[in-house]
Formats: sequence, C-alpha cells, structure tokens
Amino acid sequence: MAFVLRLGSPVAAGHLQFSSSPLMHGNSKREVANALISGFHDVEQTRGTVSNRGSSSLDVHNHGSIAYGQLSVSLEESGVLGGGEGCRLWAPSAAASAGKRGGVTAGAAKGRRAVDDLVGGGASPSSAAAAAAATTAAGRSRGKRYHRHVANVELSAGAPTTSTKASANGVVAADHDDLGKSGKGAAASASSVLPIAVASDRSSSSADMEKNGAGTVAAKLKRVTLPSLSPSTMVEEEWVAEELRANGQMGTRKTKLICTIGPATCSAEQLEALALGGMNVARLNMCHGTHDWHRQVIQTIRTLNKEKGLAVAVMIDTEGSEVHMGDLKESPVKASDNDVWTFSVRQFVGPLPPNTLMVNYDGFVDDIMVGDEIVVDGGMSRFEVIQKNGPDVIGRCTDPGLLLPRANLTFWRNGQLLRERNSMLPTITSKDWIDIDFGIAEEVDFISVSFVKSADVIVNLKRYIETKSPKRPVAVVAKIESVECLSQLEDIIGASDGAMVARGDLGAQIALERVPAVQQQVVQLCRQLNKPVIVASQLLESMIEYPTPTRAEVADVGEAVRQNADALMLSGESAMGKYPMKALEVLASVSTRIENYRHEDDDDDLVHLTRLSSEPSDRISEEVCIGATQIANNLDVEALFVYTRSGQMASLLSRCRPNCPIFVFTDSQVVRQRLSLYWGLIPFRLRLSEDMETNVTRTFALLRKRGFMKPGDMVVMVSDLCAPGQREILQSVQIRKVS
Ligand SMILES: Nc1ncnc2c1ncn2[C@@H]1O[C@H](COP(=O)(O)OP(=O)(O)O)[C@@H](O)[C@H]1O
Ligand SMILES: C=C(OP(=O)(O)O)C(=O)O
Repeated sequence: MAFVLRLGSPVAAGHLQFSSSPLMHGNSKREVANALISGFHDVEQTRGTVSNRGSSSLDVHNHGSIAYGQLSVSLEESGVLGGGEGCRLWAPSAAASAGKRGGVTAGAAKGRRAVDDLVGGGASPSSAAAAAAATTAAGRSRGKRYHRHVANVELSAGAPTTSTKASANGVVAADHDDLGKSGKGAAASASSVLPIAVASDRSSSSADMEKNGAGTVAAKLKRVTLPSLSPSTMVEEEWVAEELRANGQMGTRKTKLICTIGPATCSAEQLEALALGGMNVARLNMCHGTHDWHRQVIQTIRTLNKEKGLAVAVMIDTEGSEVHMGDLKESPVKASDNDVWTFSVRQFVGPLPPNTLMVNYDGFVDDIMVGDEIVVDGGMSRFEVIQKNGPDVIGRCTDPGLLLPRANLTFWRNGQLLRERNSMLPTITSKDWIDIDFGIAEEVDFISVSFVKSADVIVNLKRYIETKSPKRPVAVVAKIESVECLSQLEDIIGASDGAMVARGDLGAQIALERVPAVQQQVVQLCRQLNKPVIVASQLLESMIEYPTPTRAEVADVGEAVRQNADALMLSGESAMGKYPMKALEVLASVSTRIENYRHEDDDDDLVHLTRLSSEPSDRISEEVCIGATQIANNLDVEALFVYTRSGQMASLLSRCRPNCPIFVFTDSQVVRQRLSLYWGLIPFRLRLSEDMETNVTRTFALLRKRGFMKPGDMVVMVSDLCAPGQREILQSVQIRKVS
C-alpha cells in the first residue's frame, strides 16, 4: 500500500516521521539518508502554514546489508501542507508502529505536481510523468539494485480537528486487500484522522518489512541530530567561519545548471534567487543587450559570489555569423497562412513598414532564388520565395507561426540546406571580436563560440585569449550547431575546453530526427575527451508561457541527465519567460531524481573509458582517478575529496562519474568557478596548505559544519599537491574516516 502526502493535507502539531520504505531495500545508508533528508526539505518547501521549526533528528542503521532510516520532525503548530504548488510523494508505508497516523494520496496529480511525482512514490498512476519515470527506472534496472528513493510519512501525534478534516477535500479513499493487521489498523485510524487512498504495491507488504527487521527499527536506531546551519553554531573556530563564508551553501546535485540571463532575470534580486536556486553558470547571449547591460549583470554576479560565498560562473555566447531577422516593433508577431512578407537587407530607420522584416546578411538577396524556402527558427514558420526585388525578397507564408526578434533564418532549395556564400561567413565576426574583448576585460569564465565549423577557429581564439590575458585564461566552449562541424567533432571538441549541443540552431541545419543521436554522440565524445558538455535549448520551452512543463519536456531533461551530460541550459525560459525560477526548480528536481536511478547503468562504465594520454605523468593522474572512483564505488563511501590547484585532477574524477559527490578543494576562485560546469564537482575555495594533514583537518571541519559530513563517514581522498619540502608532485589516494 502507499500512503502519500497530499497537497493541502492538514497536519497536527506534534511529531512527523518519515521512514525509509521497504522499496529501498538494498540501498546504502547514504542513499537512505539522502532520500529522507530530501523528503524533509521537500516538506519544508511545501509546508504552507506548517511550521517545522521544531527539532529534527535522523536515524539510519544497517540491518544486515539493508539500510533503514527514520527522520523525525517535530511541528510546533498544526497547519496545512503545501503552499499552492508542489506535492511530494512518499510511499509505500508498511510500518507496523501503533498509534494514530495518516497518509494521504496525491489523487489526480496534475501539471507541476506531476514533476514531483518523479519522487517515485508510484502512487499516482494518473500522472504520466510518474509513469514515464517508473518505466525508465524499471527498464534500466536490469535486475540489479533498484533504487527508489521513497519514504513513507506517518503522523503520530495530535488528533486533527473537524475543520482540518474538512479542508482535505477531494481525496480518494480506497480499500486495500493486502493490508496486514497493523497496516489495516493504521489505515483505519489514518482515515479517521486524515483522508487516505491506498495504492497497491504487493511487493512491499508489512510482512516484508517485519521479516527484514523493520518492526524493531526504532529500538535499534542510532540517533544523530541533523546539523544546524544557524550562524551561532558556525563560528567556533575562526578559519572555519571564514571558509564557510567563502563557500556559501551548496547542494549535492551532480548535473550543473546554466541560465540564460535576460530581461526576466537581470535584477540583483532575480539573479540572487537563481543563484540560490541552483544556477551554476549564468549565460549572456551577445546577440541581445548592450555591453553596459551585460556588464551590470556580470558585476551583480561577482558581488553575489563574494557576499554569499558562491561560485556562479559567467559565460558569454558569441552571436556568430548566423543569419537572423532584426528586432521587431512588437514581439512576438504572428505570420498567418498565405500572408505575404518582405525580407529586406535595407537598414530601416524608424518604424518598419507593415509585414516587413530586416535580415542581417547582405548577401542574402544574391544567395536566394525564387522557389526557395525561408525557414524561421528551425521551423517556427516557413515562407516560399515568390519574388526578388532589389534589396527585398518577397515570401508567402506556407507554414504559419511566430516571428520572434532576431530569429534565426535558414534557406532551403529542393529540400537541401542552402550553402552558398552564407557558408563562407566567418565563424567569429568583427562584432564577435569586440564581444570577446569585452568578455576578457570583464573576466568571464567561459566564451562559447557559435557556428564553429573547424578546430582552427578554436585554436586561434585560445591563442588570442592567451596573449590578451595570460594570467587568467578564459575557457572556450564550442557550440555544436552547424552542419559542417559534424564531420569534425573530434577535432573541434579536442581543441576546445568544452562543448554545447546547441539544439536550436542544430535542428535548423539538420533533420530534427537526427538531433537526439547527435546529442548522444557529442555527450559521449566529450566524456571520452574529458571536456564538459552542455545540453541546450528547448528543454522546458513551454515554461516560457506556462508554469508547468510538459511530460515530454520532463522526459527530455531526464534523458540528458541519464546520458550524464555535465550541464543543462535554460534559454528563453530564464531570459524572457514568465516562470524562470520555476523552470530552474524543475531542472534541479528532475536532475536530482534521475541521478538517483543512474548508478545501475554504470557498473562497467569505467572499464570502457579510453585513456586520454600516453604521457607518463598524465597516465598516472588518470589511473589514480579511475582507481579512486572504483574504490569509492566499491566501498560505497560518502564522498570523494580532491585537493587540486589547477582543477585537472578534479576534472578527471568528474569524468569517472562516481556514485558519490566529489568535493573539490582549490585555492583559486577562478578554478573554482570554472569547475562549476563539471558534473558532480562541488568546488570549495580553501587556503591549501603544503601539509596534507592540515588540509584534511580543515576540510573535515568545513564539511561537518556545512552538514555534508558527520564523524565516522568514510571518504576517498585524491591529491596532487606537493609534499612538504618537496618540489615533486605527489599523487596519492587515501581512505579516511571523518573525524
Ligand atoms: N540580453 C537579453 N536581452 C533581451 N532579450 C534576451 C536577452 N537574452 C535572451 N533574450 C531573449 O531570450 C530569447 C532566448 O534566448 P537565446 O536562446 O539565448 O537567444 P536566441 O533566441 O537569440 O537564440 C531570445 O530570443 C530573446 O528574446
Ligand atoms: C543555444 C543555442 O544558441 P543560440 O541561443 O545562440 O541560438 C542554440 O541554437 O541552441
């Protein structure tokens, strides 16, 4: 059976307990603890009028090879869960403890709540997203450990009042023939307390639970108080306080998130909300806005990093020699079937004539012929060229749709992409060089280059950056979006510091059905070549307008996470959409859930990683990281630690995609920011000592205070720092317990 928290459930002051469910059998203590803690945070976020400022405790223990856990939260006041959005599911419940308790079902999960169904409660068959997630997980489980991070909810104190009962309307109540004696009692008392629905899960009966020793969980639990992050407890030792200030609050999500900043997100408050909501990199598209506007955003992010101890990196994205429309008087404009529009290379001063669009590429009128097709934004709308008239090309709309400012334009003849003089346009235009100089001067972390067609352009740009800014290199990311680059992927990615699958323009240059395969190929190649990879464009496109994603969008995000991409990027969703914060939340929650399912796929992943270098010192670094990952996975440790000045060892560890988080300690904020883009890395800035033991003590203290670690946790440490008094780099792997 499944008890599931329902949005708007009344809960009474007293004790709220989350227990790990029998479906978590076989999970590690860490996974159980993470699931419970994440459940706790979910309740915090959705608690509505409930105050859970009371005490909380987490108990996790092993019973044989099986981990069990319980999280207790005491509520100071009665109230209603959920504040109008978000409903978290915990299921199933088969615990045998007596007393009043209640679980309530999600009922018909809709919209946003469907995303939350990915928690995997399995109690909401009406939710397509939950079904899709369940299918994916089941399909990938291959009979191995089956991670379902679910926990049940029991309410074990304080009888609710009639009024709270009445407020939980619309909840389905059903019988369940599998209820064991205690389960039935629980359900009966629950329904007298709170309305419930019982979903079937025959594999997890209370008998199972008892057989596995859960009935005695409470008696055996080792009690550990949840770490508090209140400022008063942070300042015992001055240097720890300093490190904490420098390193802010961070999560353990492995997939990194990039937000394009635009009018919807450029204020200091909005940027702070994004940064605290999990944005790892802020992207500025140089197609839009002025340098003054971009500078303001960059400065705000730098200030935020300093004041909040964050490491949000900044990426500028060049416009490139894309052919696109100009700005529109009003936006967006709709082109209807058979409408006649003029595409002109004239520079209009003042308002545009009706049904007229400017085109930024002068050669356009020479390249194009009557009968060709003009495709806007990869298919948002289409026009057939019916006439050429000096600087104007007249097109009749054959496929109605929206015209957005600066929308990309491609030209097709007989079903083939037109590669006339437009294909000879430079990858980096004179405007782009000015933007690149701006980026270097503003000390951005990444420059992503649009429409890369060969590796040369990347090599030249990197050389240019090195001469302009020898002390502070800026990483160069190649955008994979032109048809020409597909035949040279290995050279281009090899020459770059990372790649972006820019699916928007890519989908305008190749058949749409090829895009998923190219995405997978680029993601895999980047991992082989040890370059971070970003999956970009239309991940949550519908959230530009609507507060909830479509099921298909959730599945797309899930697939990119499953492929182990380093980062996901929001474009219009965060730049000019109505719900930038919600879009970021969806990326964060879907990534976290899908990451939990990913381990089963990766058992022999490491074996198939090609070796990167034949240089002896590089070979040693690689093997050290591969070995450390294997140890960490086999021992199921809580975390990997890496001490690094350049970030190289950290990137090699990220490439191994270990099961646990990777805490990186570096003394450079620049390196720390750059590492923000890499999968699984949680970079901290630390004054690195030459004495490794000092570093170890400091990092233990830092992570204990942060609440990431507790005494006794096992970690695997990798270091390439110099030994005291020695010049030679000493690479080491240690297995340590947190003291
Ligand atoms: N700096 C900005 N100023 C104004 N609008 C922006 C800015 N950045 C992005 N946008 C808006 O967000 C949309 C999506 O962003 P993005 O995908 O980066 O650009 P594009 O659509 O040009 O490829 C843009 O079409 C534009 O409407
Ligand atoms: C990310 C992309 O680039 P831009 O936003 O510059 O069009 C894309 O085309 O997918």
